[in-house]
Amino acid sequence: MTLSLSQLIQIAVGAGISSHVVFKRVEPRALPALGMVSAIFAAVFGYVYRDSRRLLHAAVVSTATVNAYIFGLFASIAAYRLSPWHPLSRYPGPTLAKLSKWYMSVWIAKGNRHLKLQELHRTYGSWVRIGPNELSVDDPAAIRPIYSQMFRSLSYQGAPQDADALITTVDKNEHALRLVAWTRAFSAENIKHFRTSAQARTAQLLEILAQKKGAVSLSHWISLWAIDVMGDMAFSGGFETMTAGEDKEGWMEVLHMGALFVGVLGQVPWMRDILALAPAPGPILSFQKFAGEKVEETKKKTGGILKDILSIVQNDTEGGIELSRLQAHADASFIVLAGSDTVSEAMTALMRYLCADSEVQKTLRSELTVAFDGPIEDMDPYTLSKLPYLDACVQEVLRMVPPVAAGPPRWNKDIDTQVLDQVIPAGTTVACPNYAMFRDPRNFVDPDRFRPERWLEGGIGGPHNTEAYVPFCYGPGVCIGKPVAVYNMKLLTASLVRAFALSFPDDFDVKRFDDSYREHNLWVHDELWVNLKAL
Ligand code: HEM
Repeated sequence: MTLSLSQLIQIAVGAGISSHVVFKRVEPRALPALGMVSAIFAAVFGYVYRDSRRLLHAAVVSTATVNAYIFGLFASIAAYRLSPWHPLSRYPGPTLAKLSKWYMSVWIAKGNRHLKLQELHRTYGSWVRIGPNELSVDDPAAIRPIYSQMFRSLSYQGAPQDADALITTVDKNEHALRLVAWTRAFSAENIKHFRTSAQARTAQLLEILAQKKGAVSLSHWISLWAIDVMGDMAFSGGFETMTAGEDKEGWMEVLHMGALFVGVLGQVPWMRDILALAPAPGPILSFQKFAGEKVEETKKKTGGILKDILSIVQNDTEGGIELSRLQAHADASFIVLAGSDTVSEAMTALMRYLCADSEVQKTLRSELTVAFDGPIEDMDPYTLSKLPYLDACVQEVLRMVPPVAAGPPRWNKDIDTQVLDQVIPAGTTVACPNYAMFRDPRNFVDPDRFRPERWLEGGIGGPHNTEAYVPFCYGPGVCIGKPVAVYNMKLLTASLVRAFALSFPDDFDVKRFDDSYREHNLWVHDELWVNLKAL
């Protein structure tokens, strides 16, 4: 008996619906899906051709059957995702977000995810379904239970890469083993050693800026400073971008492309398989290769083991694991990512607020003048760490412009997770959106204004919920570079404010600058132009 076209199509739709069982709780991976479709095509083609001996006819019938299969599969997936049987059905959210992760990818690509999340929480409440299997939670009380119990989601592996870096390791046990060496790298003694490179680089930046006439792009120079500082800490002197006056090797550009890639593709992991087949599989891989070359080049120059983060992580295997060469290269690229753009973005934003508010700048300068009377390069770290107004400025800028704005996504793989009065079903990705929580008037009074005083004793009156404030994350995966980041920010801020009066040039449009901010996992914006008057 030969099946008719309509019978074949009915069977294909049925098969599509049945194979949805496989794709029920996971985004389909591209290669297995492609393999299945090709197999169906080949089987139908063979079957039809055997009877008809007509190539074109066999091709048309097989194509129609494959389309019917895909239609059945997608219709079934869509119906399930919107149905009351889906484990996340009780959570509200936009219909398109429930249907596909592409919904969020579009906002990430546009650079407005932080604002979209803010809007979604205002509309739907604290628990919002932002993907088929994904929740955003802006309840401060949920942060600790979520981040202590769940670990990184598969989105960290969104782009093709040679090996996992610490931050893209989604296996909690492997991460814990790798962290042993990283924790040693950030011991109090090593942090003291890292400070010397930040101090030397800050002195270099001040010297360069003192020679500039007219307005300078402070964002540009801060970004170069941050790369050079991280180069010293990570590879014992991998970069000289300040001397060159530019990031000649294009680290920042590759880094930003990489972050955008992971941001968008991490939402739809099956795209990664397709990209991996491309001749140029994307910026993360280039970035890792780039970092690898830098590591080998620096090793040759310096003769190997030095007291830098990478050497310690690579060579200290006591209690941890020995890294492969590719893993070390991945970690190298990650150190630059973790440590340079975050600090430079926070610093640029802080300078923007200091330029805009001469009173804040004056108060900060007075505090520094009382604390230090010696040369700028001699500010001792202990005194620097104890200055309340400087600390308040740093905390406030990390609230206003958190470098990790969306909140790091976490996943509970195959176990349900109790969070407050909710049980998050296994296989769910959850994130607490930093930007939305830090700018929520229920957490911080007058949330859209830069008011460092809110962090001082007595505050400014009104909500000040520090439980909602986690710019460095929480739990396994928390930022271990926090002491370095905070010290570097305080050192540069104090140095710039003691050396210069900062103001906007007359033709600088602050609103335009603010409006230019886009968030693609990292912040992107126009340059910050500033007049520096030597004091
Ligand atoms: C203001 C600056 C910084 C902010 C706001 C920040 C924030 C964060 C956040 C939110 C995470 C968690 C990321 C995730 O799970 O997706 C993280 C991880 C990490 N950060 Fe930072 N960071 C900053 C600077 C630095 C610096 C300067 C370093 C290195 C010197 C550093 C090293 C790390 C490392 C190694 C991790 C991964 C920890 C792990 O996987 O266990 N960070 N950071």
